[in-house]
Amino acid sequence: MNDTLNLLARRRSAPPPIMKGPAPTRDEIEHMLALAARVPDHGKLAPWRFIVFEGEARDRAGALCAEIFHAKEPEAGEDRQASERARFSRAPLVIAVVSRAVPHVKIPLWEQELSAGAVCMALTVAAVALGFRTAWLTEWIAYDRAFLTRLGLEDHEKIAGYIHIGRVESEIEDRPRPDMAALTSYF
Ligand SMILES: Cc1cc2nc3c(=O)[nH]c(=O)nc-3n(C[C@H](O)[C@H](O)[C@H](O)COP(=O)(O)O)c2cc1C
Repeated sequence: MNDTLNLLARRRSAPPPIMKGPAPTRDEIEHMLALAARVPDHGKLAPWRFIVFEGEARDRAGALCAEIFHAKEPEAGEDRQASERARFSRAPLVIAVVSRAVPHVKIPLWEQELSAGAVCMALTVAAVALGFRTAWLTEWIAYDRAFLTRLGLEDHEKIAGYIHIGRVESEIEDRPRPDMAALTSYF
């Protein structure tokens, strides 16, 4: 089977806690991002951007998670607080794909947002092709406006995904896949 078909047939997400380093190098990160940006994009608006969390930046982002989480849920226990602090350091690298779609005379918002989803998938495929495993996650940190503002997002910007990237040696069993016959019709 050719490499692309093989990758698509075998790709599985990996849980960030089992991801190990070494993290992608700067060259690998830039390579992945350049490939991720080669998605279909109606109107050539590039209605997305990236925020890279590598090295100690993951701890700073985690501290921010813990701070915002504590303000929302001051009663939460120390365990939960610690897991919020570790949220960005579970994987060796996290890349946020930010949708920066804005109303446009010709290009619907929906299409701009779909392009950001395509970026997440292209980034995932590029990372897997380079030998890494990934997890496309959102979680509360994708929707909490106070947190997003502290990350530097403008009010109209949204998180399409936090793509977690690392190395996993073990095979991960596949999950049940959709019943294609039930989902496909030929008009
Ligand atoms: C937009 C989006 C957000 C997601 N957010 C989460 C999440 O917050 N937590 C989670 O466990 N899985 C989340 N997932 C699902 C995983 O990325 C993954 O696709 C899923 O676990 C299925 O595994 P597979 O990628 O191996 O098919 C999300 C998927 C998408 C497309």
